Amino acid sequence: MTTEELVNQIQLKKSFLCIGLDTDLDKIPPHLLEGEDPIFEFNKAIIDATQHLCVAYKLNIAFYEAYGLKGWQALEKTMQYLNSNFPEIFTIADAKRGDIGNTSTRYARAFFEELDFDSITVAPYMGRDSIEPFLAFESRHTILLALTSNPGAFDFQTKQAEGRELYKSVLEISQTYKNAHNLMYVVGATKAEYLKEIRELVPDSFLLVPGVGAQGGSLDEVCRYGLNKNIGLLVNSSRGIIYASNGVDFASAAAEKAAELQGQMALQF
Ligand SMILES: O=C(O)c1cc(=O)[nH]c(=O)n1[C@@H]1O[C@H](COP(=O)(O)O)[C@@H](O)[C@H]1O
Repeated sequence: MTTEELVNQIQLKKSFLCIGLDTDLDKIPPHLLEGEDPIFEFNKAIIDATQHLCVAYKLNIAFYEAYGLKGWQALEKTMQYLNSNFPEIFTIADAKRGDIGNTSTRYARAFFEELDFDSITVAPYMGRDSIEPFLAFESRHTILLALTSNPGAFDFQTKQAEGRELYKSVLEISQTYKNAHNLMYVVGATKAEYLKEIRELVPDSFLLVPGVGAQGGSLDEVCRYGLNKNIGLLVNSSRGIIYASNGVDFASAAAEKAAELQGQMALQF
């Protein structure tokens, strides 16, 4: 999907909500466990109930890999369901990959070609040659971890290196990479106060902002500093939406939570 198509969807739906499908068999409604493929059935029900309220789904790959072959099959099935029924929705493989060049190319092929995701999260630590193989795929997006939502973000990301914080080097240096127009960045909602400075460095880039809901980030604060002229944000909530109930009403309860966030987002248009 092109950035322009994503921007159009955001305007059309008055939403920049991303729903995280972090599907955990210990948390989904017990009645689903009796079926053939509980992970896919859960995802399908959540997607059907919420797709009109969001512009993106983020599938955290760890939650699928944890179940081995069955998990991977449920991941594939979810992607096929999304791409055949809702091709206008942006998909994110939250895989946090990155390796030397030829290995990154294989990761890129796995997630962009084989699974047909629109984007992937990538760790920037290994530098240019680990990122450019992902950027070579046009109309696909590489979402670099810049300033993450977790407490450990302060171990390295905010430390001074060559006179500036490391996350600022990530933002500035990555903009010099080949095909940098295919870059987006992760900034945690719990770090909303940093967004003003981040916007000065990357005014036009899309930011994926996880951490609203279960991690306590505030949508209002994210909007105050993070919005740009195209909106420029994908705000993710996973547990706060998909586990709103673990009864038979789980999908409608998730839709209610998603509608709350979308309602707040609509005020920004
Ligand atoms: O890359 C991510 O998506 C990510 C980056 C980050 O800084 N913090 C963060 O929480 N995430 C992911 O975003 C999701 C947050 O989930 P909830 O806290 O349940 O809304 C999880 O899939 C995390 O792995």
